[in-house]
Amino acid sequence: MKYISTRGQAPELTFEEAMLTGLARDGGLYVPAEIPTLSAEEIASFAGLSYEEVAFRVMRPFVGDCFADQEFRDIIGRAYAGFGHAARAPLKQLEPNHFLLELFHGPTLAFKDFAMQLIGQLFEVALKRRGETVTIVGATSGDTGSAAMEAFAGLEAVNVFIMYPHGRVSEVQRRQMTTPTAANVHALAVDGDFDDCQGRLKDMFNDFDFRDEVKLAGVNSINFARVLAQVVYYFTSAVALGAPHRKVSFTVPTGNFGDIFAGFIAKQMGLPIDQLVVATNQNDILHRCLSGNGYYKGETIPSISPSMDIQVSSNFERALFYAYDKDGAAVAQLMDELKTGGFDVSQGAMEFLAATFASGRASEDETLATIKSEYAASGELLCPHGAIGVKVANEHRKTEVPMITLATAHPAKFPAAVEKASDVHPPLPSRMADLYERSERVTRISSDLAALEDHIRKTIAK
Ligand SMILES: Cc1ncc(COP(=O)(O)O)c(C=O)c1O
Ligand SMILES: N[C@@H](CCOP(=O)(O)O)C(=O)O
Repeated sequence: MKYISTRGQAPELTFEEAMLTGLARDGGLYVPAEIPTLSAEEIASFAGLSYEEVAFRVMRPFVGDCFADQEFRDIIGRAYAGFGHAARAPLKQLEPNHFLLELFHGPTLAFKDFAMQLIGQLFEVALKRRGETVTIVGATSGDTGSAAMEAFAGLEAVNVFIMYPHGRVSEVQRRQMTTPTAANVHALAVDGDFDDCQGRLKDMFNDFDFRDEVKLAGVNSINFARVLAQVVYYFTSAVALGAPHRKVSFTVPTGNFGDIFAGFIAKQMGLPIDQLVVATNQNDILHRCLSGNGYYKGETIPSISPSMDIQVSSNFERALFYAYDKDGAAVAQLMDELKTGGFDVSQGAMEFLAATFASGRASEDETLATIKSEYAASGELLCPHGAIGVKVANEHRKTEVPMITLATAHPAKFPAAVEKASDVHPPLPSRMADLYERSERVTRISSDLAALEDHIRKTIAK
């Protein structure tokens, strides 16, 4: 299995090389040269298996011979052992044919744990075997950061720096990043928004001197291994509702397009998915684009769903790669145009996107109203991101096809918004009950590339 860049100008890599490389050296994102497929019989055989076994069978073809079967099984076993639910990703019924996929039972209470716990284990094994060390730099709008810190804390071969937008994450999210005590994880509060953080991260990858000097690695969804781990729960949930004998649909609260892109991969692999619905908050560039209005950046407006406050949606580049028939030069041209504001999508590519994804948005008031109404109707306390999913899912679902809405974070990560909507204060799990008493450690820093690189260099030299 080889991995190729969406911009067509970087070397082909193995799974392990792509995982440790992060951004391709032509600025693109790695994708598998061919997406492996599973037969209906293979998918049907997942019924009744553990989450870990399905994970092994879904991901195995992507990994090639980088990890031996037993080694890979052990890695998967360690990754999910710390989850707080035996099913790992349980389904809850909200209404007839509408289900919530709870993805917040991992150690940091968001769906990011599914991939981050796995790649923490994969990095550990791969780096040990190679005798290498790396510097991981990550950009977060709130959840990737704490998941990465949790997964890599204390790992000797790795230093982790997480850039988050100062003042634009929830207090729980901030404290999850500023209170870990492991000496190898570092929180950076950047003056700017998430797009600034992600932009600087890509700038660091494109600064080859810095990249090679610090041995830069990435654990954002830039890293295909992140997306791959998220493909698994599309299979487990769909099979639980009768796939492959029956089609299912998914609605996915979307920001950086990684989670919905994992759904796209699952569909390409053979999972019978009817609709893949993109749900955005008021930062709705993806909904505007999928409605045929081009991909044009606006100002990022802070919302009660801060993890989705994103305008430059990294993985949309991967979707465009397929929409443009894997034409790397065309994708590179679009990404150039994005630097100066945006681009129109060609008619052929738009037809592909419209046939593949549906979309919708939720305003702040609609998000709050959905938290309130869903709590009254089913007793399910949604986080604002999940509420956006439920609101948009209700606009798209068909009576004859089960709809699965992804609940991407635990409501306790966003207590202010949840309490405002429902009058219920969602408590943190007992293992995190003292989060507000722990002391914080964070560096406030500008979004200037040189300042960030200088800080990272000096910290790792200590
Ligand atoms: C809670 C939550 N929901 C939804 C999203 C959007 O996911 P993605 O960026 O993969 O589209 C994020 C951030 O990634 C998130 O943290
Ligand atoms: N919402 C994310 C943004 C980063 O997304 P990623 O999937 O590329 O890591 C966050 O919580 O940080």
